Amino acid sequence: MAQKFTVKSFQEAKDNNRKISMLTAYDYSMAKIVDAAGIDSVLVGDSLGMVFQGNESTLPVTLDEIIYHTKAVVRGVKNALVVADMPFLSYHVSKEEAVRNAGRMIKEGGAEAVKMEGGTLFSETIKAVVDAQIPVMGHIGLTPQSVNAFGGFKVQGKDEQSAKRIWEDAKLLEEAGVFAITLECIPDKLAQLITKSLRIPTIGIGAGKSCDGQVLVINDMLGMFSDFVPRFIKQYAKLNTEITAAVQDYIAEVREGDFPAGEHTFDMDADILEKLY
Ligand SMILES: Nc1nc(=O)c2c([nH]1)NC[C@@H]1CN(c3ccc(C(=O)N[C@@H](CCC(=O)O)C(=O)O)cc3)CN21
Ligand SMILES: CC(C)C(=O)C(=O)O
Ligand SMILES: [Mg+2]
Repeated sequence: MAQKFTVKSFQEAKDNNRKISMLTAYDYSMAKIVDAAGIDSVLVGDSLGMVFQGNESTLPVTLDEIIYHTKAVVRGVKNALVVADMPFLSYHVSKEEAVRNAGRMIKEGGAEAVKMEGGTLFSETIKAVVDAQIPVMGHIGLTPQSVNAFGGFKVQGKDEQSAKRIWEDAKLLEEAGVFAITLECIPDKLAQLITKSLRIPTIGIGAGKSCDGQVLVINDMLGMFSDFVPRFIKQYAKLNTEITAAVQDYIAEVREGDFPAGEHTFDMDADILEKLY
C-alpha cells in the first residue's frame, strides 16, 4: 500500500533525487482517480477559475469557492498531499487576513498546505502563515494572479533583471520557510540554477526538466481543455475527442430508441401490472 505523502516527503524526495509528481484536481471523482493512480500531491489550483468556471483569468476565484472544491477533493484523496491555492486578494491586504484565510483553507477545506504566489513582495506575509504552522508552497515566475501587472500570461525571467529578481524571490521564500516552490514558465536554465541552489524542492510547470518535480493542470494533460494549449503542456490523452464521440453515440442511440436497452431497464411482475389497468 502506498504511503501518505507529506511535506516531509517533499524534502525527502529532493534529498533522495526522486522526482515529485503533482496534478490539479477540482472535484471528488477526479481526485480519487489521480490519487489511486499514485500521484504524490494534488493541487486544488485557482486555475479552476478558468477550466471549471470559464473565466479568462484566475482573478475572480473566491476563498469560499476554493474551500468548496478543496472539501470535495479531500474526500477523494487517501495518500497524496493536498495543497490548495490561496486565491487573489485572500492574502494581499494584510498578514492578519492572510493567516486567517490560510487557516480557513486548512480548518474548513481540509487542505494540508496552501500555495501562495509572489516572492519578495509577499515573503513577510508568507512567513506569517508559515509561523502559524501552516505549510506553504511558494509560486514564482509566471504568477497568474499578476496577469494584469504582467500584461498577459508571459514567460518570465528571460532578461537579466527579471531572472535576477526571480532568483532573489526563490532565496527569500526558502528563508521564509516554504516547503517547496512552484516555478512557472521560466527558462529551463534559470530553473536549473534555482533548483541547484535551494535546499527545498522546486516544482516546475513550463520550467524544464531540472526541477525536483512537475505539476500540470489535469484538464490540460488529459486533453480536455482547449481554450489555449501552450507549449509546456503535454496531452497524455485526448479526452476531448473521446468525450465528443461518447456524447454523439448517446445522442444517436436516444434518437434511434436503442438506448436504454433491456439490460438498463427495471422489471415488474405481470400480475401487479394487471392490477393497475
Ligand atoms: N488550463 C490552464 N492551464 C494552465 O497551465 C494555467 C491555467 N489554466 N490557468 C492559470 C495559469 C495560466 N497559465 C498560462 C496561460 C497561457 C499561457 C500562454 O499562452 N503562454 C504562451 C507564451 C506567451 C508569451 O510568453 O508571450 C505560450 O505559447 O506558451 C501560459 C500560461 C498557466 N496556468
Ligand atoms: C498551474 C498550477 C501551478 C496552479 O497554480 C493552478 O493550477 O492554479
Ligand atoms: Mg494557481
